[in-house]
Amino acid sequence: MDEDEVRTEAWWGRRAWVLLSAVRARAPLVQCITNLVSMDIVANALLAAGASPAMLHCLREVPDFSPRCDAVYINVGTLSEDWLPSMRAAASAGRPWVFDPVAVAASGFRMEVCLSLLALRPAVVRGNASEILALASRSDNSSFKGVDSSHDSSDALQAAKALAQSNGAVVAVSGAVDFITDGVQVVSASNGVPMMQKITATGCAVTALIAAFVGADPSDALVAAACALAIFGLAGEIGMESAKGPASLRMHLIDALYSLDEQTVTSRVKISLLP
Ligand SMILES: Nc1ncnc2c1ncn2[C@@H]1O[C@H](COP(=O)(O)OP(=O)(O)O)[C@@H](O)[C@H]1O
Ligand SMILES: Cc1ncsc1CCOP(=O)(O)O
Ligand SMILES: [Mg+2]
Repeated sequence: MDEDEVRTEAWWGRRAWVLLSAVRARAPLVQCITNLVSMDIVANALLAAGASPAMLHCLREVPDFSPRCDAVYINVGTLSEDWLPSMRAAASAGRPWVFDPVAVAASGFRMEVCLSLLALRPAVVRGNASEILALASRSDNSSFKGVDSSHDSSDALQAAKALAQSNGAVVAVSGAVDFITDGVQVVSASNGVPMMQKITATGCAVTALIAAFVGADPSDALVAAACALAIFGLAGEIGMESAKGPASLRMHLIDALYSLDEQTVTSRVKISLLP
């Protein structure tokens, strides 16, 4: 086996740095049709990482704009019937796209919408554990909460694998440990701090970062998703060194994302391929 094929933690650290550098060098254009709560942190996280965000959601603009993007990001957090045609059109524009099924179990309608978007073949689906469990089981029952998870990421690992197998997408479950799978391989990313759950839309922001990584290098969505999750978690760890609470963590996380250097990334990214 080629030395490069042995996916040690050091290999992942180098890949994470190469992909972050590709985002900085190429500034991938990411169309974000995302929820109203998340727009600010999504755009700022993408800019800090080196990508170029554009929050365009008018249906009339999709035919001109979406095909020009390096990646499309679709997030149903503040779902409205008005935006659905734009979501469907942007997802069908022929660009790699990444899906965040926020609160998929909140209603039968939201579940139906998410399943119909899933049929449009996202490259990556990223959700918290409750969202991935619900999506995989197609269940909108009331044991699921709203946008926050009531499960650990490990609870959703088998569901993530099943979803990836049935859908052909890479599926990422976030949490204390993030799991990323293509249905066969499973990778874990263990960066991050618990306080990230106390900032609204960090999940939305990391899904957008996955879209930026896929846009910069669409060749391997599993690697792109794992590296984006680890990089975002690492920015959270560094941000936490200066933060006093959620509001200052939000600021310091974005600053850390902007300032990450090679030594820090290669030595602190914690990704491994599970046996
Ligand atoms: N307990 C935790 N420890 C460390 N990082 C966490 C923890 N919970 C969530 N994260 C990180 O916070 C970000 C948002 O994940 P999560 O809270 O699961 O998504 P969502 O906001 O969609 O519910 C991810 O980068 C994830 O890795
Ligand atoms: C609070 C809220 N309500 C609708 S969307 C949203 C943001 C959800 O963000 P995240 O999924 O990253 O927690
Ligand atoms: Mg979420």
